Amino acid sequence: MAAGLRLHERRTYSHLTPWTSPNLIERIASITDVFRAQSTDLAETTPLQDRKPNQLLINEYSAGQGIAPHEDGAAYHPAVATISLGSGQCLDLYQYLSETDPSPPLTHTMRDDVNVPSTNTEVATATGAAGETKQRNGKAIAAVPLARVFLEPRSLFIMTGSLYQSHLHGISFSDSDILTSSSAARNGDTSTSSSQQDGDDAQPSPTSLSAPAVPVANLPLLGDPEILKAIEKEGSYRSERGTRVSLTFRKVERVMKGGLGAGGVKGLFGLGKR
Ligand SMILES: O=C(O)CCC(=O)C(=O)O
Ligand SMILES: [Fe+2]
Repeated sequence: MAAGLRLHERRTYSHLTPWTSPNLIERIASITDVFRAQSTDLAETTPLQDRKPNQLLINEYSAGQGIAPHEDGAAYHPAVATISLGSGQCLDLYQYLSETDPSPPLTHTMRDDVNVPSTNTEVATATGAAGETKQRNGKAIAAVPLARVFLEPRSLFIMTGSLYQSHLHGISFSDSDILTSSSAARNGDTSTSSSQQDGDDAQPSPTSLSAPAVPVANLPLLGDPEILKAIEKEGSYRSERGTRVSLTFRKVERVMKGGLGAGGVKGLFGLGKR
């Protein structure tokens, strides 16, 4: 487990059915199914039963805490459903910069006008301007997120397709998130986040304070009219962070039975890369 994960509370539960509403799991499985049915890059027809989540990961973030860019890994079915509670947080989506093994372009965006660079060269240029890149598994990660999604309290977010399989996601280590629309970002708002924390434990996201603003891709889906009003009027909205709890439902595809838990307890263990 990477050091950064010590920053917030993480708990993983398996064998969900005894205590989680089966109805909730059915609903998440069927929403994921609808999403996947529209996806061209995940056309396989797996029976709904086989797509049901069997693991729940609970993360608790205090204000200022985040999670470094990462992939959830091949051990899971490539669809993940996240319910957000408490405070909102922006999830940043990153692309690899490798010439030989680039991230394929996203096949779907939440809005037609979201600023998704169409080639790695464009991302590389933006990266040069921001002045830093990070590496993962020997592959450089774009310093500027490809897109960002505001995870509003009480929202459900589903990530699948190439976004799951070949991109990274992370949450910046900030006290607040600046939300902008794509038009406001084009008009030169240059802040993406505020008060990045650089303490011993901090794993700052690869964005720097001088990075170009990344518009929020899911603005039309947000339920809080104040946010949209503020962005329309001021060009941006600062969402202060408090404690956020995320419930991440996943399906572990590869399981190891027994042996790893305390006292050799039998169970499911995620093998996701960190
Ligand atoms: O808290 C979230 O929304 C994301 C968490 C995450 O990406 C993870 O735990 O792998
Ligand atoms: Fe993740």
